[in-house]
Amino acid sequence: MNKLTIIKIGGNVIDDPKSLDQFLTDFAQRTEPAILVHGGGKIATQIGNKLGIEAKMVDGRRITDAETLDLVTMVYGGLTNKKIVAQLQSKGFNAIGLTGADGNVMLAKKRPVKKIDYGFVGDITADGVNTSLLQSMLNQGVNPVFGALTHDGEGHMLNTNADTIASVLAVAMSREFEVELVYCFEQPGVLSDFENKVVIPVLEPKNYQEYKDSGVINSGMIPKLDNAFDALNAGVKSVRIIQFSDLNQAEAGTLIRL
Ligand SMILES: Nc1ncnc2c1ncn2[C@@H]1O[C@H](COP(=O)(O)OP(=O)(O)O)[C@@H](O)[C@H]1O
Ligand SMILES: CC(=O)N[C@@H](CCC(=O)OP(=O)(O)O)C(=O)O
Repeated sequence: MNKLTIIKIGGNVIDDPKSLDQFLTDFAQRTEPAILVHGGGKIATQIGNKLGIEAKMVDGRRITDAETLDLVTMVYGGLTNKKIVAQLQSKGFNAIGLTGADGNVMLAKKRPVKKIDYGFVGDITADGVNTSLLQSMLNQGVNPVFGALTHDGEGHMLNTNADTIASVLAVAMSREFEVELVYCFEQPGVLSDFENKVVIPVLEPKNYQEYKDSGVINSGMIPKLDNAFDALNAGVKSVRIIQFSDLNQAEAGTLIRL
C-alpha cells in the first residue's frame, strides 16, 4: 500500500508569518504525497473583530450564524488558503487549495439543533469524502490543501473544525493508502507539565483518561485527542502530535496509540 501523510496545522502557527514560513519550507521538502489541512480560527476572530462580528465559541466550536459563515468562508477558503498555496508554489511544491465544496470533496450534514444551535456548522464522516478525486490529484503530483470548510450539497458552505476534517480525511484515505496523521501546533507535543514543557512520548486511552481527569490535558487538546483516537479506531495507521518545527523529525512529539 502506498503511503500518505495528512498534516494539520493549527491556528497559532498560521497566525505567525515566520512560523508558517518555517513550517511550509519543511512541508515543501517532503517527497511522499501529503494533504495539508489548516485552521485559521484565530485569524477569523481577529478579522471578525475589525468587521464588528463577535466570535461566539461553545466547547471549542464556533457558533456560525450567516454573517460568521461569510467571514469564515472568506478567511479559510480565501485569504488563508490562497496565501498558503502561493507560498508552497514559491517553494517549488505543487498544491491545490480546496474547500469541501470544490470537486464535492467533502459533503457534510449541518449539525442538528439540540441544546445548542451551532448554526452553519458541518458534521462529516468518511463516507462524505470524495477519495477518488483526491487520489487522482495526488497521482498527478498535485497536493490538496484544505481550509476548514465543507458543504451540504444544497448550496451552503459549512464551517467544520480543522482537526475533525484532518481525522475524517485520514480515515477515508486509509481505504487506499497507509495513512499517517500528524497534528502540528505550537507546543512540543502533548505535555504532562505545561510550565516545564515535559512531553508525553506515548499516549494511550488509559493514560489519556487519567491526564484528562487530573486536568493536565484540557481545553482544545481534548477534541484534538478525541479526533486522534477516532482516527486510530477507524483504521488510520499512525497519529502523532508534534511541534510545527519538528515536521521532518521522526521521533518528535507525542505518539498516539491504542
Ligand atoms: N496537556 C497539554 N499539552 C499541550 N497542550 C495543551 C494541553 N492541554 C491543553 N492544551 C492546549 O491545547 C491547545 C491546542 O488546542 P487548539 O488550540 O485547539 O489547537 P490548534 O492550535 O492546533 O488549533 C494548546 O495550544 C494548549 O494551549
Ligand atoms: C466549527 C468550528 O469551530 N470551526 C473552526 C474552524 C477553524 C479551525 O478549526 O481552526 P483552528 O484549527 O485554528 O482552531 C472555527 O471556526 O474556529
